[in-house]
Amino acid sequence: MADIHVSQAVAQDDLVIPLIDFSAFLSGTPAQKHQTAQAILNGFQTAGFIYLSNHPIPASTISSVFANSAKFFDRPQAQKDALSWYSPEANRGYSGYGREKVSLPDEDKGEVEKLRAVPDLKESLEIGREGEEGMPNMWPPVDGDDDAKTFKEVMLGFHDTCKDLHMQLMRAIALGMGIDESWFDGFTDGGDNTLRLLHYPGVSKKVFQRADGQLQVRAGEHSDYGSLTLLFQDERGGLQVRSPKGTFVNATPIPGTIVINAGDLLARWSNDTIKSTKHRVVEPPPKADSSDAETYPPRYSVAYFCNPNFERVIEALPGTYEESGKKYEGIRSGEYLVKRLTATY
Ligand SMILES: O=C(O)CCC(=O)C(=O)O
Ligand SMILES: [Fe+2]
Repeated sequence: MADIHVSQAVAQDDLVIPLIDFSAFLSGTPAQKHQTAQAILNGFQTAGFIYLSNHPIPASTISSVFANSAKFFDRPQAQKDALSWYSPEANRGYSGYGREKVSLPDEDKGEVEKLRAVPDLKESLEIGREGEEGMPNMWPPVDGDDDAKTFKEVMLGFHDTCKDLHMQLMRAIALGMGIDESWFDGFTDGGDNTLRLLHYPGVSKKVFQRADGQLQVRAGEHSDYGSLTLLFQDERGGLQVRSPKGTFVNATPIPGTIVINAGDLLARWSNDTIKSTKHRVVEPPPKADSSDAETYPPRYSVAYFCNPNFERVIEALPGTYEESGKKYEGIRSGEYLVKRLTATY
């Protein structure tokens, strides 16, 4: 057997997140491609998360996205507030501190009120597919503002780049499932995806030691809604993934990798053979918090939320229901997402 490169990025409390070399899928032999596809699918079926190395997105592209994101969040608050997130249907625009509230699947509704008591310490900008009728992206005005022009160019370019990676990853999942490699192409070519820039501001360490005993977090426990999320994180740390034992395990940043997780709609689509695993962002782990400083430094991350084309109906994939039956009714992708977002904001 031709060997491929799979190691363990995280292994704790029965949570094993594989680190997978994607180059063997893109340019390996047919056997290597197949094994890589199986490793990717297996990661989503067991942990719900993978780390991807040797992916096709250049490091310089990612640096530029982070640099432009930081510049955006540096803008005066009034400028950002003028770009406010305006509807679940559009899911575009800026959310200030405390605006978005996480939403959990129906069975966990009782948890929501508890989580809402403590707002997240983050701000974000959501950027959708450009040119969607009646759903404009909320760009800082470009007239006479070169930074704003660059920002728009860089983010639109990145949107397309990530869309391509989503298509490749869904091809890997198809191949891993033993269905035609191009099976998902007609579900991923629309690019109905959302690029979310995230800024967790630097805060006093005291903020995390609440007198009322409530857990203060940077982003509350949640699962993502769509098919896959591509997560680019800086070196700060703080992302945690829930293990099968119910503990939260650090998903430590590994330079050059993308953390990819399956969302609720992909879990549903796979008749729950793929897992959408809960995760959250807390303060950086002790060793990374640079000494006895009074504050934790800011953290930046970039999440690209992928969705099946909004007009497509999502129902159990071939090979996932023949024995157990279909657990869910078909639902249109866009309808599912709007329902989830409506409960979130
Ligand atoms: O910032 C992160 O690392 C995670 C963000 C996240 O999970 C989300 O926005 O859904
Ligand atoms: Fe998330």
